[in-house]
Amino acid sequence: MSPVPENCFVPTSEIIAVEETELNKKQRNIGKWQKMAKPHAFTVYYVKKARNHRWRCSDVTFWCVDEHLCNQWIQALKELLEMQKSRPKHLLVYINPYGGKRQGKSIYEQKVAPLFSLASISTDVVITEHANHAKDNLLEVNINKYDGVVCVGGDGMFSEVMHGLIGRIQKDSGIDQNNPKAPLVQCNIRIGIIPAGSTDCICYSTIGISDPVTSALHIIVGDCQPLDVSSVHHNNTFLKYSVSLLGYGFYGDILKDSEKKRWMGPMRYDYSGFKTFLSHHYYEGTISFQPAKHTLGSPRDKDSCRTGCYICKKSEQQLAEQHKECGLKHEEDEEEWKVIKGKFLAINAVNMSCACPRSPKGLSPAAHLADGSADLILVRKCSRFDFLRYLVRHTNQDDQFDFSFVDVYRVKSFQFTSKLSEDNESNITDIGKKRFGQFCRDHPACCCNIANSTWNCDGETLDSSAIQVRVHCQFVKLFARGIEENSKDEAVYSQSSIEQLL
Ligand SMILES: Nc1ncnc2c1ncn2[C@@H]1O[C@H](COP(=O)(O)OP(=O)(O)OP(=O)(O)O)[C@@H](O)[C@H]1O
Repeated sequence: MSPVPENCFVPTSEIIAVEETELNKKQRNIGKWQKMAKPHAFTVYYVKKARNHRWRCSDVTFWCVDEHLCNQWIQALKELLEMQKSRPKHLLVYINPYGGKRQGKSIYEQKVAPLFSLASISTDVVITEHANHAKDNLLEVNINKYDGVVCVGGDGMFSEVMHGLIGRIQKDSGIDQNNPKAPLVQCNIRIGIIPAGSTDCICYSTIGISDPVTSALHIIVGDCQPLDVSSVHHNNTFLKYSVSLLGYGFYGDILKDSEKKRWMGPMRYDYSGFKTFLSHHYYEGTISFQPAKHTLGSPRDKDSCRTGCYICKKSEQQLAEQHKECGLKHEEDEEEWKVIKGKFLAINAVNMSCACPRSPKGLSPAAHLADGSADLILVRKCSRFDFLRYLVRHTNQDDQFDFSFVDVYRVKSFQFTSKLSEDNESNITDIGKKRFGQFCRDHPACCCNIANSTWNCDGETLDSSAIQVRVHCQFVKLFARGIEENSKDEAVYSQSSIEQLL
């Protein structure tokens, strides 16, 4: 029998599978069972919760002399599992074989596929051959036959699959994604992320750990975590959807520089980060936003979004009521817009905390996964030393928003226009200024960059600096449950309670 701690129970929702156990001669000769003439046995595979949100598949075998009783137990437990209606039976899996350390295929084959097969989940697996393979495939595949789509890769691969799914659903519903005010149709088919990339921030922020086995088990038990999605437009052209970070200035410049150094591998982010920090560029522009009045939370809250989050539930209800009252008419336009002009080192809008192993609190520790808002963080012009202090606070317990040059707002939509585009629009043709040098000619020492920065949208660059962003509450669903509070303490399962089943 597998070693399991004392006094434990397993909720049926966390049983992975039940199987009749074939006993070999050696097994029959252990312990008290050796006296049994013909023992019968079955094995229960279940989720065992370890430290730091890590899940493992554990098992316990039950022995019994009565064959009929043993079969009755197997039957009863299988019926209980059948009643778990949220569990997927058939999945579509996309594997990026080149993501991260190029381990996607072996991670799936060695760690994930055996668990899916144990849980009787059938799969159609596509190994992608080029970028956008999964996205294009999702536009034509018979999506209705699947209970979920799984991507094996990093944040880029997740983004591709999400764009494919959302795009497919809008296409089927006749919605024009280029219209920034279009009432988009929610995506109810769940997405599972098996982390195998160089950045797995979305997996980490929705499960609490980047671990392929833990993610596979969340898929098997049929977890469901809704997630807000921001749509990004330039005038009447759809650019992208974002679920984690939309960053202009510092994070945009890092991404742009690191793209040129892909040959360096994941180290390129450190190199470009250091270089961008030293260059210390400011960007001038105007940001206007609509505060998220529907949500109870604030970015300065001490509590973080956790499994079954009350604020996310309440915000969703509040938004649903507002929509019911106003019908489909877009009352948002009439709501108050706040306008801020300035010089910014970084403009970051996050739909989730953006926690990762390097910054376990993330860019906005109190951001919610599904409250229909984004946290807009404005880092204004400051000294290099102050900016370094700000960055360091992402790695320790100090409040990163407690600086005079940092403002944070919870918003439901925002727009940004750089000074350069404003000047172009108002036909200011200071050709000399544009032609000579990137930097402000009037104040060469101020590091104010006349050129635009680039938007970093979940790790990909956007072509336009002037953008309009709208948050769509609980727009996609993941096979996840958010981060569990004290997951280890809640999960001290042990053997004797399992035995109480018998
Ligand atoms: N077969 C393929 N060949 C090349 N690119 C692919 C392939 N399959 C998927 N992609 C693209 O690779 C990009 C990065 O993938 P992924 O996120 O899995 O890896 P990553 O190592 O975390 O990414 P990055 O290199 O951007 O940090 C995705 O945007 C995806 O569109």
